[in-house]
Amino acid sequence: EIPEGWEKRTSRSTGMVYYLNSYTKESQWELPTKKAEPRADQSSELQEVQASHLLVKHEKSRRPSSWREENITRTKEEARKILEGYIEKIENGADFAELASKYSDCSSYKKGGDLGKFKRGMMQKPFEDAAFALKVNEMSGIVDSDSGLHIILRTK
Ligand SMILES: N=C(N)NCCC[C@H](NC(=O)[C@@H]1CCC/C1=C/[C@H](COP(=O)(O)O)NC=O)C(N)=O
Repeated sequence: EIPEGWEKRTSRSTGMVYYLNSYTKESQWELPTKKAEPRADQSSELQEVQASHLLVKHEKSRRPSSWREENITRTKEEARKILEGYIEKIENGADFAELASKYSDCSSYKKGGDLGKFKRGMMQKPFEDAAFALKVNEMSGIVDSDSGLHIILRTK
């Protein structure tokens, strides 16, 4: 029995089952042990957040090009592996802004990934939902938008 708020998914590339937190859009391999909670922040009272992101684009990105690479051809699964590597580095103490400034496929790399303050309705929905579900200084899991795969750090 899957706890409330989680969706059981099958990875298109590996066929492995994983679980998606329907609030934060984070995914995990292991069966969740407790129900997913919407965060208090997710209520309407949180009007605006500030966040940084590290974007890794792939061949199916809406604009498969960036300052780093004219023509991005990596697959979505390769992009996922790359991001998992950055998550590991950050969990081991690497600086989010420094990695974003080196590796993010978004023009916000110039500002360590900072996107400034934004309200609901400005960013693509999956990105917005994940950002508004984070606490300040909390980092998301891998978030999938039409731009590519992201990790998000909420800063305000
Ligand atoms: N307000 C700020 N700072 N800029 C406007 C953002 C517009 C917004 N952008 C996004 O949703 C993507 C995903 C999250 C960040 C973001 C950045 C994209 C990613 O790169 P691209 O797919 O465009 O090549 N680059 C810029 O827009 C949108 N509604 O399309």
